[in-house]
Amino acid sequence: MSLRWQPELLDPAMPGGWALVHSQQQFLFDDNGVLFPRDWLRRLDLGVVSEQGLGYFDGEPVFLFELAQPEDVPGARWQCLRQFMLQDGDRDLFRMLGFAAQIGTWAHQHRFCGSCGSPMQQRTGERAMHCPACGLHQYPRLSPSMIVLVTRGDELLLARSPRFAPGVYSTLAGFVEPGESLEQCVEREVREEVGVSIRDLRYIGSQGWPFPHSLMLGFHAQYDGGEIVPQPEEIEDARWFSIHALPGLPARQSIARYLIDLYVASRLGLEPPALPR
Ligand SMILES: NC(=O)C1=CN([C@@H]2O[C@H](COP(=O)(O)OP(=O)(O)OC[C@H]3O[C@@H](n4cnc5c(N)ncnc54)[C@H](O)[C@@H]3O)[C@@H](O)[C@H]2O)C=CC1
Ligand SMILES: [Mg+2]
Ligand SMILES: [Zn+2]
Repeated sequence: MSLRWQPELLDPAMPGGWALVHSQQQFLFDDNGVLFPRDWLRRLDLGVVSEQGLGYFDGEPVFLFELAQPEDVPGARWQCLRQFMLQDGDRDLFRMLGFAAQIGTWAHQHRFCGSCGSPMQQRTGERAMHCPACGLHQYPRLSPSMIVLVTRGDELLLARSPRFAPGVYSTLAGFVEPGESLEQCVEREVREEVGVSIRDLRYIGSQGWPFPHSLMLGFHAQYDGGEIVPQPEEIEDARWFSIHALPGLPARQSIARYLIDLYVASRLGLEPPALPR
């Protein structure tokens, strides 16, 4: 793995450094990019709800200014995290922004104790919020989610959600529920979303996914039985596609795409793709 981006718990009391400005899954940027001199940003008097020390980019300390809402800054604009991902450029930059978005959103949403309502404080020495009144600790939130490619020989079961870009089909995904194993989650989600049963579930790999705080656990599975019945509202359409006639597919940086490309490569005897990180 590359070393350009290294997350680390930095003390915001440390002087200088660079800062990202984040609000509602968007980052401020200008012609020089997303990193601004932190002391310069301080003088703008933005509505900062949390400041976090994030880590090192190219060896330079990086902090985060989390704003209550996107504000106008002369000479700068706001862009969605998803747009930065789709630009297909710098993976390390996207990993840093994905991390920053998750930490910023979490800090913003845990300013008050969910148990007693008192203002929370940032802990020193670990990335956590702490309630001085009742002692509650809150750590950054992660939601395990499974993602699975269901196959039948040279055919892939792909589906589209009404949220997808026109013509794009993808693998099935869903959040793990309390008390369930990953295997049970995969079987349940496949049954709920397309109504078929699966067998020979095989774990392939994982990917942190900052939309909004998922840890994707990726599988391949073989079709076992049943007719496709798309889940109303969630699944607009689902069908079998031949590996020789695939529809529009998800972004290259997604594990969804990797699960598809990996299977197609194995059927065609091609070099396997690399898992996006
Ligand atoms: N990296 C990748 O290749 C892909 C990642 N994903 C991610 O997988 C995750 C799950 O996929 P979906 O099909 O949307 O899930 P899903 O099939 O479980 O349905 C989403 C719905 O589940 C409910 N839900 C249950 N638990 C939730 C939780 N912990 N957080 C938020 N909503 C929860 C909400 O009502 C939400 O609208 C999402 O975060 C999505 O961004 C999905 C597809 C591809
Ligand atoms: Mg789903
Ligand atoms: Zn409390």
